[in-house]
Amino acid sequence: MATVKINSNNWKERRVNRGKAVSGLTHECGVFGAIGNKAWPNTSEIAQIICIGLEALQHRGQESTGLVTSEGNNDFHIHKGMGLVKHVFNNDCVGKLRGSLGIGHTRYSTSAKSEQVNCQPFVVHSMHGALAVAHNGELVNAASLRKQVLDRGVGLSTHSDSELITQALCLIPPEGEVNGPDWPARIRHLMQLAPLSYSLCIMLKDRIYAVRDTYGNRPLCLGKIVPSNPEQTNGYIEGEQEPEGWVVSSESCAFISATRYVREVLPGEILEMTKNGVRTVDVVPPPEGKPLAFCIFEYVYFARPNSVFEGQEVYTVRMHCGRQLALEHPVEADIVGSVPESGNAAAYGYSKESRIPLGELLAKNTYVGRTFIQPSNRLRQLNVALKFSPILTNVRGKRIILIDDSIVRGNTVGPIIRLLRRAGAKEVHIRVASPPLRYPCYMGINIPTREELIANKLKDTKEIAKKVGADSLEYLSVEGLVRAVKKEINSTNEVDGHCTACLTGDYPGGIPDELDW
Ligand SMILES: O=P(O)(O)OC[C@H]1O[C@H](OP(=O)(O)OP(=O)(O)O)[C@H](O)[C@@H]1O
Ligand SMILES: NC(=O)CC[C@H](N)C(=O)O
Ligand code: SF4
Ligand SMILES: [Mg+2]
Repeated sequence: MATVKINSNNWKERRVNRGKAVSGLTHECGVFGAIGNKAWPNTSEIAQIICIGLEALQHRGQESTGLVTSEGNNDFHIHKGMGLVKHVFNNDCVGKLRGSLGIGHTRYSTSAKSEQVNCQPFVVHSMHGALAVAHNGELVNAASLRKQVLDRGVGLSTHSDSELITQALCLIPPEGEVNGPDWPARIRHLMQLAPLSYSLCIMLKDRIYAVRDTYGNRPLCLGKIVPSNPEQTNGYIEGEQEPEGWVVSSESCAFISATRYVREVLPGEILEMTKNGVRTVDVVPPPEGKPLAFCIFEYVYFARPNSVFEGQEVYTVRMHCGRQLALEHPVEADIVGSVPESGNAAAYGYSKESRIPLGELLAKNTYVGRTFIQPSNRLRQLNVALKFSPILTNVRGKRIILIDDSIVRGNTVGPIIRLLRRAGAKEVHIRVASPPLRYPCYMGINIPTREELIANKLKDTKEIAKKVGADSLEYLSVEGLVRAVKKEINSTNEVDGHCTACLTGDYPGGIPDELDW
C-alpha cells in the first residue's frame, strides 16, 4: 500500500480555503451544456434547459452557480451568483440569457475560496474571441501549471484551477497554428499539461467542446434535446426523430423534461458540439498506458441513484454493494434499515441477500439542509437529532442492522445509534457499504484531514464500534466494492478502471510532488 508523502505547504493552504462541512464527503461540481441544432437563433429555450439541468445537479455543489450563453457571437450573456440554482436564477434573468448555446455550473469549491469571483463558468476574451469554461475536478499539478502559465506572461485574476484551465486554453499549442485557432490542438495541449482531473464544458461563440481527462476520473455524458409536440401526452416526441439539439451533463439524472440520455463521453474524448451535430474530434489515451481511474465514490455516494455510469444505474451498484456486504459480514438480526438517503439501496441489497426483512428505521427531515459547521460535539449531535427521527414501530425491542454508504468523521452514525438505543433498540449493528476512508482525494473531493477521518484515528473496527456505540461495525472490503461495481458493467470503453485512492492510497498517476495532507 502506498504511503502519502508529506511535502510542501501548498496543499494545506489550499485545503484551508475549501468549503467546509460537518459530515460526509463534500461533493464535487456539476457541469451542464446545451446547443440547439440547425436554424439559429434557436427557439429551444437553451437557458431554461440548462437551468433545469443545473437544478438536477444541485447535489454536486451548492455554494454557487452560473450560466453563460451565446447567440453565435462573442458577446456572451453571463449570470452567476452565490447560492442555490433556484435562488440565483429567476424567470426574469433566465429570459435575458438569450442564446443558441450555453454552459452552466454548480460549484463546491476545492481550489480557491467559495466567493463570487471564483464562481463558474469562467469567461475570458482571447485573441480569437470569447471562451467560457465550466469545470468539475481539481488539477493535481495546479501549482506548477500556474507557474508555467504565469511564465508565459499571462495574468490570472483568481486562485481557481478552473480559471487556470481557461487561461491555459488560450496558449498557442507547441506545434503552432496555421489557419487561426486550432481549438482541438489547444485542448490536447491542455490535456498534456494537466493530466487530472476534469470534466469540462468549453464554450466558444458557436460551439461547445465536452472533454473528460484521459483517466476518465470525473463523469460526463451526452444527451439530446427531443422535439416538442404539445399534442403528445408528455409534450415531447419520442423515438428516432432528429434531435433539436444536444446536451452534455456531469450526470444523466439531469436529462429530464426535454432531454434524453445518449451515451457517456469517453475518457480522454474531445467531443465537438455545433449546430450541425456532434462529432468526436479525438480520444486521447492516458499517459504511458496507465489504467482508467473513474472515481469509485461516484457509485458509493456522490451521484444520484438514477444516474448511469459505464452502462449501469448507480442504484444497482449500491444494491450489489449491500449484497456483497451481507456475504462478507453477516449478523443475526430482526430488521435491516438504512441511514437515508445514500444508504437506501445498499440496505435493500443487504436485506435481499441475508433474507432479513427490510424496514424504515429513521424518518429524515427533508427540510433540514446541509449540516453547517458546529462548534461543539453537543451541537453536532443536535443537528443529527434534527435531521433523523427513529420510527418506533420498527426500532423498539429489535436487533437492528443499520446500513450506511460511508463513514467519514463518524459524526452521523454515533448520534444515530444513540437515538436508536433511546428509542428501545436491543442491538445496533453497523454495516458500511464501502471500505474505510483513509487517504485524501486530490481530484475534486473534499476529504477531511487525516486527524478528522475516523478510520485513520482508529485503525481497528472494534475500536470504531466502541467509539460510536455500536454492538458491531464492519466495512465492505475494497475487493468487494470493486466486484459490486464490475458485476453488471456494460461499458462502451474497451477497458474499465476505477480510482480507489482514498481507500487504498494508490493514486492514478502517482502521488504528485506538490501534495501535502
Ligand atoms: O461520518 P460522517 O462524517 O458523518 O459522514 C458520513 C455520512 O455523510 C453522508 O450522508 P449525507 O447526510 O451527507 O447525505 P445523504 O443524505 O446522501 O446520505 C453519508 O451518506 C453518511 O451518511
Ligand atoms: N468540486 C469541483 O469540481 C470544483 C472545481 C474547481 N476546482 C473549483 O474549485 O471551482
Ligand atoms: S480518491 Fe476517492 S473520492 Fe477521490 S477520485 Fe479517487 S475514488 Fe474518488
Ligand atoms: Mg448519508
